Amino acid sequence: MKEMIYLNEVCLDFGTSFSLDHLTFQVMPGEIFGFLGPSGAGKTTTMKLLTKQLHKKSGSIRILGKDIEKAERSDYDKIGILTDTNGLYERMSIESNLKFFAELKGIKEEDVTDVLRKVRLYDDRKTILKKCSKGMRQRALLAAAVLHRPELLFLDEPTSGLDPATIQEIHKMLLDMNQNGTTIFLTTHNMEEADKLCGRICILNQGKIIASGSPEQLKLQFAQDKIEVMTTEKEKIVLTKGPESAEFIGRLLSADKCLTIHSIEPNLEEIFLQLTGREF
Ligand SMILES: Nc1ncnc2c1ncn2[C@@H]1O[C@H](COP(=O)(O)OP(=O)(O)OP(=O)(O)O)[C@@H](O)[C@H]1O
Repeated sequence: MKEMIYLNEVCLDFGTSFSLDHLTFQVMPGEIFGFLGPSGAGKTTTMKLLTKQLHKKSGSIRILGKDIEKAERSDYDKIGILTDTNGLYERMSIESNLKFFAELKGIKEEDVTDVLRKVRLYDDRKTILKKCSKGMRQRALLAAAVLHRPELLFLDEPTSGLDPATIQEIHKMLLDMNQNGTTIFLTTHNMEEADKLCGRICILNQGKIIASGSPEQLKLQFAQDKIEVMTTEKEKIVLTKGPESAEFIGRLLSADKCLTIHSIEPNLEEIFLQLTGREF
């Protein structure tokens, strides 16, 4: 199976103190891949490399199985990009904006109706863009990014600054699109979002990948040596793994006084803190 995205030892610098440092990772078809990191880590820069808005200094990049240098317009027609700078026209309605895009790309009008329903903007389709709420605008941008049914979708901070209900809605849409075969490359600051959506993630810090794997793998890798026991009297007891704790739990169990036992797993934010000593 060909990789949708392949980077090997990719470097880039701007002649400043920031550089992308030997990035290596792959995204396989059907994945939702999370590219996480704090502000300034290099997430957008990497996405710009992948969408040919910037050029690498060294290393190799393949996109949809093709060397990026050889990727043509027809390859990029299979890709959708959502950034905060997508050019929609403020004075046009959501629907007119999408119809305009559709005409440019030779897409049927029915597909505009389809996508408006998919992003739940059909009833608001006549709203002028400048009158849209932030959440509506983001859904309109998402509609424009997926109108041509891309195989690979790049999302740069798709839910940044949105309210929790809209975030939930967008998450559901992304999961639906992914179930229908779209591979998603997602950059986010939001650890909870990555945990919920992504099968695999990379954590980037100062231009370097500092951890990668599935959220579950990372949580296990950074799991603490602790177990939390809740007694039938609703008392929470935190124990360190070992024979003494096993004995203690054994006694609770035989006395029928143990309600729950959980291993304490870090969340992705805590993993980042452990790795860098910095808050995300
Ligand atoms: N064209 C450029 N010229 C010089 N420096 C740049 C350029 N583009 C980005 N940078 C710098 O590269 C670093 C990484 O920026 P980038 O936008 O990729 O980070 P990010 O992880 O996407 O951050 P955020 O989450 O805030 O969007 C920053 O220090 C930024 O100032």
